[in-house]
Amino acid sequence: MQVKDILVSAPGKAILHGEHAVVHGKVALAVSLNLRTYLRLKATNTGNVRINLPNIDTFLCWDLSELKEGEAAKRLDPELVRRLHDFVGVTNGTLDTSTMATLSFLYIYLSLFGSGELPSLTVSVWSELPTGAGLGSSAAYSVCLAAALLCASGAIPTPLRDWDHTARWCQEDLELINSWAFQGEMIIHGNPSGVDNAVGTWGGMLRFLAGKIIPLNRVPLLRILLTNTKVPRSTKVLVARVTDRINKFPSIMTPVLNSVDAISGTCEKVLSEMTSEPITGEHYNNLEELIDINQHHLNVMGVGHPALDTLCRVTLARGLHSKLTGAGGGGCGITLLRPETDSSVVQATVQDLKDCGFDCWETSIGGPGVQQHSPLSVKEQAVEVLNRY
Ligand SMILES: Nc1ncnc2c1ncn2[C@@H]1O[C@H](COP(=O)(O)OP(=O)(O)OP(=O)(O)O)[C@@H](O)[C@H]1O
Ligand SMILES: C[C@@](O)(CCO)CC(=O)[O-]
Ligand SMILES: [Mg+2]
Repeated sequence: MQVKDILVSAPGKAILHGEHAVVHGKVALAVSLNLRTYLRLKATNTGNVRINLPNIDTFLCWDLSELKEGEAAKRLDPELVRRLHDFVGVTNGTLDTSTMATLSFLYIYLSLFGSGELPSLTVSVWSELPTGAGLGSSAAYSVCLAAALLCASGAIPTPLRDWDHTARWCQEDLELINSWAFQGEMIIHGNPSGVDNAVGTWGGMLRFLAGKIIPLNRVPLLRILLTNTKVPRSTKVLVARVTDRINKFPSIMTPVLNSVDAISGTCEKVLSEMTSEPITGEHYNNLEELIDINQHHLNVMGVGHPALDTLCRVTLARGLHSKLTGAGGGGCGITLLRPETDSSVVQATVQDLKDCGFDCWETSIGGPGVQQHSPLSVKEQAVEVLNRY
């Protein structure tokens, strides 16, 4: 079976409020970043399937005859997951970076093509996002896999016309991409809420509650500083840790989750006010207070880290407020910059954070969701890396 070549990308995300609580049915507010993951799928006639994942130093190839056929299942198929665990040699159930990425690729590939002839192809992925640092790298990866493999299987069309540089899919196709990306996330995260793959699919800012996605179109432009503490962590482990704590102390943790829910609601209200009335210092004071309160709650949930405490302390010394974003336990934090925050203050803060050994950069938010690209519309660095394979 011959498939069409395709180049796609999907954005990472920052969660403003609601990480972890969203796994337990509370609201999360999340926004896409202008940092993306790029995937190129190339048809081959070598009779094998190859994946090149340079960010995680994973380069694998299987002969088509080695791959057992799976069935296109609507829900995560535990039998296929179990067979894939055996196939890639998972023994004690713990998955390393490379195994998780491999399993989610094989799962989607075999589910989509398993009922027919398996196509010979090479998939190469490169990302601007730090891997496993809270910026939704797993979701951007899963969304790219889902979009490219769904196109290759013919389940959705390739939207790019000859004259386009980039193109997106219709709502129905995006929903299909999102649902397959969610299955990829289930392999990587264990018990994802689906907020990360929703942002990777639709982009922009959205409110997420129990699988329901509401795009927030009226939001002010926010300036955000992203800091990567570079402390490695696994979302799967952290999500399980919070769940254990909730099960152990339900009467203590339930009010915390309810409070986070109220923080998301209050933040949404402040953001909406900021688009309908003149923005005042009071709006920013409120946003900052919400950030501080939520960071305390996240510590109570058990997903803080001394490096994140350092981030909050160092930025507060410059009058700026920070919280972890994503699963925590290390990884990344966000710092809100006020419109009047002078660039000299931002520069001094960035330097302070770099002196702590962190990576730090001011980023814009609200990048588009998953899209198909012509090769000309992709950043030079991405083309350069993907062309190596
Ligand atoms: N560029 C990539 N290439 C291959 N695999 C990737 C890539 N980016 C992420 N992954 C997969 O996703 C895993 C990281 O997922 P994890 O959910 O722990 O972190 P995250 O998505 O960056 O953070 P968060 O879920 O808190 O936003 C990696 O171990 C790897 O399996
Ligand atoms: C920690 C978490 O809430 C966000 C990870 O970005 C997990 C999830 O929602 O799947
Ligand atoms: Mg993730």
